[in-house]
Amino acid sequence: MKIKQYVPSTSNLAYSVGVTLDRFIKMKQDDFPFASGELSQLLRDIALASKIVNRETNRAGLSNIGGAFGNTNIQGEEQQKLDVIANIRFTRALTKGGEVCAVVSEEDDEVIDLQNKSGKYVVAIDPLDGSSNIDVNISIGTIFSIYRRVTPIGSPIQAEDIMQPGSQQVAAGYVLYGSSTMMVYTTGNGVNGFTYEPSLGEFFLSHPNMSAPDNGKIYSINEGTSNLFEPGLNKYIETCKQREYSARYIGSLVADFHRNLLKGGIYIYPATSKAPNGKLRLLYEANALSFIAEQSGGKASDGAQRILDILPQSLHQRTPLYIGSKKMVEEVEEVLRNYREFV
Ligand SMILES: O=P(O)(O)OC[C@H]1O[C@](O)(COP(=O)(O)O)[C@@H](O)[C@@H]1O
Ligand SMILES: [Mg+2]
Ligand SMILES: [Mg+2]
Repeated sequence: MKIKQYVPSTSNLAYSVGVTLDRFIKMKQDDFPFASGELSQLLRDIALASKIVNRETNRAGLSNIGGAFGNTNIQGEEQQKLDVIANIRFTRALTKGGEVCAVVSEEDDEVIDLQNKSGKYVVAIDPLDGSSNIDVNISIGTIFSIYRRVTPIGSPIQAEDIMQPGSQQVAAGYVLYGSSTMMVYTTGNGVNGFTYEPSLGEFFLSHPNMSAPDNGKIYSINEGTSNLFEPGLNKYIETCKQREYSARYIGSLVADFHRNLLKGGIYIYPATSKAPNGKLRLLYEANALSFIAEQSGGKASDGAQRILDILPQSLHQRTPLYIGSKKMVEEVEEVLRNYREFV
């Protein structure tokens, strides 16, 4: 019997499909010989739920799951049917593996205790971000943060397990249901992006070691309420216009953030005189993206302080958000500081 050693083919008739998300997670876990594999499983659970939500999203126009659900959530916002569906899908996925003890969701008024005695992780999630864009077929997303609980495993969940500053996240990520579907995540050791291959049903590593440009020429803000902005912010926007930067605003935080992460830019959802804490939620929107921003070399601030240093006071707490390329966030912080000093 003749035996031939395997040599990987370089033929362009059959390109290698690359590294799957599952394999990548496993490779990263192997860097930590004492890792239990629970965080890896949790990330896989989230990826699986996102594939289901992706399927629902793709056929939303056909399956009568578009439009309003007929309810408002704790923030007084009208829930869309897909908000509710995505919330069920993700929460269900998080109960399955037994790694998660509690979930904070945009769509639930209270913390959900999953009754998993051995669960050591807490997840905060925006199951569907940008949901007002569903019915008009524009990119939407999912945002998640993962924390390790601080009280002993098996004991009742306490406020300190939930109200942790973003700097305590052990992992965070987002899924973008866009022209292609992507999952981007960090475990505190850089940021990697995976693109979904629908015919194979797998995410493949497509954006290894993502790095945010230090500076950029895109500013993303809903300027419709600029008469309610503080003077310093209007001054900064004026500067962007004088420099002929591009204004880009999708109205889905995940999509706006993702574009700026790749191309360089700043996303701003500011405080206004009517909404002094802005609109976006600290626990399940700002923290995850701020962790990713910092891990990719960018910056995230509420206009004066680092988002990840904010100690949450309530579950659905809002925060102003200035996030993206480091130099742009630093510049707007300085302009705001200078103007605030004179008020
Ligand atoms: O319409 P506005 O006020 O510009 O707000 C847009 C922002 O609101 C959000 O849609 C809020 O997210 P949800 O859809 O999860 O409530 C962000 O995605 C987006 O950046
Ligand atoms: Mg959102
Ligand atoms: Mg949402």
